[in-house]
Amino acid sequence: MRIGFLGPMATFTDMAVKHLFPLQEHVPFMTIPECIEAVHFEKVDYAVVPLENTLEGSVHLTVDYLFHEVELKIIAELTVPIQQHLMVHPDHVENSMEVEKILSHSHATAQCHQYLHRHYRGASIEYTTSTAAAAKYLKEHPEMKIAAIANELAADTYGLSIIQHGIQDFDRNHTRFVVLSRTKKPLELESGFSNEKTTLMVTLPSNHSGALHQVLSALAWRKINLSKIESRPLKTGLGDYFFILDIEQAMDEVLLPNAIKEMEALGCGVKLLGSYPVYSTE
Ligand SMILES: O=C(O)C(=O)C[C@]1(C(=O)O)C=C[C@@H](O)C=C1
Repeated sequence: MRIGFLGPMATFTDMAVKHLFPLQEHVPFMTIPECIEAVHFEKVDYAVVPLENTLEGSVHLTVDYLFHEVELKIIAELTVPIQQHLMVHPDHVENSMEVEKILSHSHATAQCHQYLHRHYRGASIEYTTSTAAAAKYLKEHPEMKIAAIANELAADTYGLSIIQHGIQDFDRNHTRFVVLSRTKKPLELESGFSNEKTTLMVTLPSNHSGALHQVLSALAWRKINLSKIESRPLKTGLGDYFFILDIEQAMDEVLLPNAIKEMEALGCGVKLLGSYPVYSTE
């Protein structure tokens, strides 16, 4: 079995893949859309991509691609604790305060905003496709006065020196990764899961006042719990949105199907993104 992931080697996504699929073949892709399309076009069986971070919220590229571009299912979630470190090429450890540029993924950079503001105000920030891509760039450019924000595995893999550990603004930092598949069969690991979730993407009928309230009511009176609701642009015009609903239970025989039928009867479009187990590395 082939598993695509946001590469190169030693991204946080790589760590997630190693945890979920220790024995399978791992295939790195440089961007999230490339990972997602690899499953869609059957180049890989599954893909693992980041979906949400405690400090930065949703990974919009993942959410939007799943809504607008492909018909894939989430078959598992893995929550991973995230520790960001500042690292330089070993030749630059002595003069690390002279760093002119800091490279990393936009989500990782945002997670360390306060640290960068306090200690590296003069340095410019450059975004890379992943944290490990930044680390790899440092290894390939020893002559440049640059630093990267990435994890410990990336420092080891690319021979870099960590000059400051744990620079994220808040300690309780986690990212949710999801496994995407063309079929809806949940991924069952021997380790067992902590709980289950169902994710829906809902569009509201136009000119229907109180439609969102009624969607929430369809869940509320059935005592179905939400762990998240978020809107994203439909990209059809200002004020047009779809909603992502994370529900704290697996698809059942009666309650959830009936809640979905009720939403559809209101004129809503409902896309079931998946009903899946939630795993954790902790
Ligand atoms: O760049 C990486 O290492 C990734 O796996 C991507 C990603 C993300 O998109 O949020 C994953 C976890 C961290 O929150 C930072 C970056």
